Amino acid sequence: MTSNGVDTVPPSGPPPLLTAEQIRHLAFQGWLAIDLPHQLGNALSTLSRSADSFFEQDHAVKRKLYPPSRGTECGFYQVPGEKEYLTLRHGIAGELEEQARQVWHEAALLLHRILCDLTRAGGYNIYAWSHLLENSLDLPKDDSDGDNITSLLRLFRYYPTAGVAEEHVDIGLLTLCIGSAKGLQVRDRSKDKPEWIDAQGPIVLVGDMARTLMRNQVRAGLHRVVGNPQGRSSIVFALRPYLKHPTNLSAFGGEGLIDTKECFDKIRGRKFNINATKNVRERQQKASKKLTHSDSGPREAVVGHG
Ligand SMILES: O=C(O)CCC(=O)C(=O)O
Ligand SMILES: [Fe+2]
Repeated sequence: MTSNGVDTVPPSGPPPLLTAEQIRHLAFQGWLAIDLPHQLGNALSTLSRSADSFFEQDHAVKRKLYPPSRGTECGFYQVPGEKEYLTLRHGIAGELEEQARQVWHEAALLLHRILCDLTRAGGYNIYAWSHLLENSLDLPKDDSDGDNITSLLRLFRYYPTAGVAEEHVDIGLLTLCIGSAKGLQVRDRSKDKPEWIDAQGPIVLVGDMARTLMRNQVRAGLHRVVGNPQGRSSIVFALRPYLKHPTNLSAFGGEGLIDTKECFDKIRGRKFNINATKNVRERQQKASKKLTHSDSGPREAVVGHG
């Protein structure tokens, strides 16, 4: 306290969440099964009921309500024979948005705490993330800052048996995946020979941007979705970087100032879009042998294929 009574102690930031063992697991595997806080669990149950009603509607209605934009990055999108999904990146109107807003807020709180756990464990400042999370911890009201805000909430319907996602790592900071049934698999690296195992309950995945910023002190979580005879629903919240401000790598133990957007564009440009239609995925794969798998691809390559 100063003499005029004003508290000069900086706010303490999100409180620690994970145990040391959980942090080690997340850093080594790139994924972690996690118990959800009650409020988030409740918000997810409500949203998944509304998602059921949304997906029951005709495709034309769904597309009209949520016209696809930004390639596969916003709105309703169908991959014929495999899956359909609704990506929310902003919005105020409607029941679905209100429920999405609650899930977004609670999920972002959770993932922010986990990001801070990672930097704390590495001996870095928890505020290293602040500029990367600006305007991203709540569902944006509109798309006016949409070139900088890259986080998203996605509701998936995988069709019985054929609904899949090829193996990939996500491009952002951290992703939370909650599925209604088996299908999501993660790469278990604890054995001599890595193997695919079924995700048990909600999973947090490290994305390629977090891995890059943390200079490979955490691994990005390799995962895939395999077909399930009953089909599968999932809700995915991807906390991705806010692109407007440069990032000082010294906050993560590195050196120099980088253009956050350039860095993220490089990451997303290297990958092909696992949620695009089959022919687009194949074309993107062929276009460069160097492409690795991602949950988002070069924007131009997917425009016009929805
Ligand atoms: O549906 C899921 O649980 C995961 C989907 C996924 O990995 C993705 O879209 O990046
Ligand atoms: Fe993914």
